[in-house]
Amino acid sequence: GISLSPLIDSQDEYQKAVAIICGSGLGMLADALSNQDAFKYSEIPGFPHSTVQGHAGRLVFGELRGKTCVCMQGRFHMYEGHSLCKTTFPVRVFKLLGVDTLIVTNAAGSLDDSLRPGDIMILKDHINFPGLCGLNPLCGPNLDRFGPRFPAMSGCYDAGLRRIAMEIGKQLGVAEVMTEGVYAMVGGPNFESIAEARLLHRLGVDAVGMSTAPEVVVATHCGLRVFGLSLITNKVVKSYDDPEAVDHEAVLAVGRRRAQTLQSLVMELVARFKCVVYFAILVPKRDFGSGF
Ligand SMILES: O=P(O)(O)O[C@@H]1C[C@H](O)[C@@H](CO)O1
Ligand SMILES: Nc1nc2[nH]cnc2c(=O)[nH]1
Repeated sequence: GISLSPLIDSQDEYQKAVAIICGSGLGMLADALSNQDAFKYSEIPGFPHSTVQGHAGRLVFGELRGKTCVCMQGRFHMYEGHSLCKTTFPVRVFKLLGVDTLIVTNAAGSLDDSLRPGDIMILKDHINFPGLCGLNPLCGPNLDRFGPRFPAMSGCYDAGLRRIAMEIGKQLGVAEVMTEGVYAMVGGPNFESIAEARLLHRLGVDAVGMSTAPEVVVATHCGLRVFGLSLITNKVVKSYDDPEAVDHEAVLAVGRRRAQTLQSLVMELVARFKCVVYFAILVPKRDFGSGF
């Protein structure tokens, strides 16, 4: 098999690749990749395991519109019991593989009444609630090889990619279900109480979920360009008179309903990336060398 170490030692000689992290029920984004080669997380030394329904637990390599792409079919969440270092470990692996752009996706509940299930929210910014309280994957000794001790987070969601995504939305005829907004990460795994929902709403949160922000923090720290989107899967209940209650199956069902649109959006976005192509990334064949 091919060892990954040549990629790590001389990544500048290789094509810059794109990484995609699929949110709950959004693993079908990997289906868009051609020339696929997939690895179960359980086969990859050092990788955590996926335990959540709707997260297949596979790392899929392939091509998307001629660009080299690696896709996480399933992410890791803090509430699964993983440390934040573990949940964000793949982001640093991507950096070492020569990835320069990270696309993060998630399923989220809306706090703003104008955002309905099935809508797509482009992340303009986030509130990292665990991070504000010191639960941050960058805590501990700084690894200078990846980035600075005190990274800026203003502008962590690339403005150019956000603009292009909205343009693509218009071309695909889905602009009316697309908007920009602020995502908040809470720890989970329970969904919000009504008082919590009201608090988040008053704080200016548009959509809430249980992931993404730590990945974006680590990606920004190591200089990756980031694009994020939330698929709005449910309304967060904000009234004591509302009998509705969200459940994970309903979250996954909205993902299935929007699969085609999300695939088209991500494919068109990647098609517009400016990548200098030297060589295709070497897809490792079940031998991860000693670097991992
Ligand atoms: O991985 P994401 O953030 O898309 O998953 C969301 C948050 C919970 O893991 C799950 C709740 O249904 O969906
Ligand atoms: N915290 C949270 N995460 C979600 N993921 C999908 N929907 C929701 C929600 O309503 N709240």
